[in-house]
Amino acid sequence: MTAPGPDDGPAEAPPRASLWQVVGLVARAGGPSFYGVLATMCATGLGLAAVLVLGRGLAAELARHQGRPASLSVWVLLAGVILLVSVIAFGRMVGGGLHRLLTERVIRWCEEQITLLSARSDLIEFDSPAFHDRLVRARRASTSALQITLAVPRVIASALTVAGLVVAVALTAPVLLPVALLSGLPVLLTGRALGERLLTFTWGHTPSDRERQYIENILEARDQAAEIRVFGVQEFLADRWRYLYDERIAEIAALVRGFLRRAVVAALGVAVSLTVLLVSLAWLLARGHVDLLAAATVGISVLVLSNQSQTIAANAGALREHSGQMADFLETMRLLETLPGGGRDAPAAGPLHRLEADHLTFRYPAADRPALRDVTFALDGDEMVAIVGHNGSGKTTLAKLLCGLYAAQSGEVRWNGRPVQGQHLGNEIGAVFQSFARYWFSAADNIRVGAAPDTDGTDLARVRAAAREAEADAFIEQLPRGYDTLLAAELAGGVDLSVGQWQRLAIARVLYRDPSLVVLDEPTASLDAEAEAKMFATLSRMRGRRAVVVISHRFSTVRAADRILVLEHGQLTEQGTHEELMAARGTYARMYSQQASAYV
Ligand SMILES: Nc1ncnc2c1ncn2[C@@H]1O[C@H](COP(=O)(O)OP(=O)(O)OP(=O)(O)O)[C@@H](O)[C@H]1O
Repeated sequence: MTAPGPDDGPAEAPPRASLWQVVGLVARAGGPSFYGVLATMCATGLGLAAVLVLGRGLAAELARHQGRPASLSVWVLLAGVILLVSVIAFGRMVGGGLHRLLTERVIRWCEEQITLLSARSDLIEFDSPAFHDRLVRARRASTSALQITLAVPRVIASALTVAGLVVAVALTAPVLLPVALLSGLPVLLTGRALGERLLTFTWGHTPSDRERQYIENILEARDQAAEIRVFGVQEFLADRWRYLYDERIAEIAALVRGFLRRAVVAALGVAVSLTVLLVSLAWLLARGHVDLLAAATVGISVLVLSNQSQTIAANAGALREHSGQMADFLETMRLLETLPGGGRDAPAAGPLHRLEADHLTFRYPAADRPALRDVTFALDGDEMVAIVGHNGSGKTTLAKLLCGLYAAQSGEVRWNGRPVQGQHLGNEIGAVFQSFARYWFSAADNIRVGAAPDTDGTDLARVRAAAREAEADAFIEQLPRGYDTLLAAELAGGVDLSVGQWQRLAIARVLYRDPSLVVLDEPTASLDAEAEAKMFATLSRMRGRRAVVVISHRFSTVRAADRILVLEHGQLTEQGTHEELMAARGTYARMYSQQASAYV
């Protein structure tokens, strides 16, 4: 059985999260800056309502003192209004700065969760479309968190302003209050419905967005740039990108069009409620239930109130959409908590004495047939085993299982008698796969990466020794800054290596680590004849000191092994020394003879 992964399949519908959960998450990520933003927003929201109340008092005082010198109370009220307006302006500026800080903190926090998820997930997850969809959705969540951090304080500030205005209206003409509050309702309902539909749309569109992102990535990648140009694939890719984006926009346009009718109805609702309000106010004024000043205050308050309720409504739509994204993100975080910290919590494995593959059967999640069937063999800690077989016979898959990177559906790999997957192999294992890593680090760091460097001052000497053994020292010395040269043409001051030179560097990385199991998948594929001969000598030196598993199509490398395993369609069909397998005249002998005859 495979271990349950972060994702067992695509979720059918976007999840839901309460606003409190989302706000709690933003508060946790933003720390003090969240509360600072909140405080400035509240202060400005309340300040606006206070300005209105003071303004009304000021107008009343001025009316009372018509033609006479202003009393002290007029000056105090005037000073109060000026002070409040200045404080609001100051609060807005401080709030802007704090908001920027909050944004950075929230994005950093979200990105950290995504980085940890990619770093800690099992290798098998990278074959799951649902896992990649989740990563894309999680990356969107930082934008959503941002939108929420914009919307929540706005809603709170508007709500506080509304509260202030409600008090002002309630004190002057309470009978108008229900209609004033209801005027925002149609827009609120419409805004939320739009948010809901946009959320469902974005959710369902993730695979298509991922394809678009893939095209962007390969068009920007240096590795593929030459081939894409030789084959003239640029326009084809650009067309596909345009198609995917235009399809997205067309779908959103259809969604918005379908929405216009509701928007018209909502706007009519606002117009009707405002008309009712203003007509009622005029009636109250005509009947003498309110004076002119009170009517003016209520009129202005009602208009501002309606405007603020619409702000709340519009933001509520955005909040619905983005809180859905954040709910998904909360789920991702829960998954993250279930993942072990890169296997480091497991007990450390000791040096390898015996590696056993016991009846291994393994099928990739998307495949209909197993890549390996009932494979059994054992390897001693000082043995060198070569794996051969046609393309697609399962060699790389077997190597990954031996490294504990995949769990077999049945059978298991045992390291010194215990399941390899329950142990932290650390420096006991080193591998070079066909798609080996080319880090944007210095040459020295490319060699020492992943292993703890020596702190006794001998580290660079060890790096050089590993490079010498892998035939990499000479070309590294010739780089512009030797071992300190940055190996990335995409970065300022960086240079690139040839594929064969990169491969030698990857081998040096393994030698620096000095593991007790070395796995080499096509280690000589990109080496020239001289380097291959030297590599052959290095492999011979390695045997006896550690276990070596080498996968190769080059029989000059293979025949040096203590034992050769032949894989055919995922099954182990032959094993023995070169001489034994040649004598058996089976698949190995045929493959060897075919390659040998090619050189005659
Ligand atoms: N991620 C994957 N999902 C589904 N099938 C896969 C995946 N990776 C490999 N396979 C299939 O598993 C089988 C074994 O692949 P594997 O890479 O182990 O072969 P190999 O012997 O190393 O081939 P080569 O000599 O070309 O490197 C192949 O049929 C391949 O198509």
